[in-house]
Amino acid sequence: MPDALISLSSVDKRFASGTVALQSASLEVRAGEFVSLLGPSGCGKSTVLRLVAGLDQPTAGRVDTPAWRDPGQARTGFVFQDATLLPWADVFDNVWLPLRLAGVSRAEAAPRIGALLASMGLADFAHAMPSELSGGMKMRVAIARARVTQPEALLMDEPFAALDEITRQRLNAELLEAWQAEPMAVMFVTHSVVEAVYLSQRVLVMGARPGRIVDVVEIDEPHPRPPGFRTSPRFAELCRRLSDALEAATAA
Ligand SMILES: Nc1ncnc2c1ncn2[C@@H]1O[C@H](COP(=O)(O)OP(=O)(O)OP(=O)(O)O)[C@@H](O)[C@H]1O
Repeated sequence: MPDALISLSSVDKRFASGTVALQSASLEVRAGEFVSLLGPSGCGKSTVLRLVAGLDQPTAGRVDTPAWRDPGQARTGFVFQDATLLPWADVFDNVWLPLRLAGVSRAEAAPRIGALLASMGLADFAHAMPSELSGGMKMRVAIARARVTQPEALLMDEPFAALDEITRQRLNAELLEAWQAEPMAVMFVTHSVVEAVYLSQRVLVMGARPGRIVDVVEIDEPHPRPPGFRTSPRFAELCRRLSDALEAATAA
């Protein structure tokens, strides 16, 4: 892939405990592409994201990502399953944090934060404290914080797994709107076949022991995806195809 933004080539990751989390894992993600990582528990999905984010080193192989190429720049945003907001800071200050760490003053950051909060339905909550927010609202704030630096790559590790189904579907749709408004590559870890099909352009299916990419399923439906997409026969067919790939990966 000549225009890959993110690439892992024959990457091994062995922890000090002796656990081999990844063996010969290779993948590429283009600029602006939406890719999900799907696989059984413990197959190394979070390890892949940590390597891409530059939070961990491979034992062997090559990792080439914005975080490795340009460690000083906030070119990568990260969202975890837990929103991990600062409990003593309001929504505005939580979203400001990455810019503040980059030396951007509150006044300089205000237009960007205001626009981001407005686009994510958070305009009236700028001065709310995290304890006053629902789980879905906290996750919106976490996503706004990850987007505030206009990252080239947004890494998301099961961000919606703890939310109720309706909130999860709403946040799926909002995430696609955000991705279309400000193009960035998204790597999205999920256990949900339905979520992976709804969101992605490609799904990388991982197998465990040792962790590696064993299949790639193209979700060749254009974005924006219409409201009826989730209930369409095409959606059901893609879910079936991805479920089969996941089953084969789990059995491998
Ligand atoms: N810091 C660490 N030290 C030792 N072993 C680790 C460490 N981090 C992860 N592992 C092990 O590496 C393997 C892959 O873990 P990882 O969290 O990447 O998998 P995962 O696919 O994200 O799992 P899940 O879907 O359950 O979140 C697992 O066996 C895990 O126990």
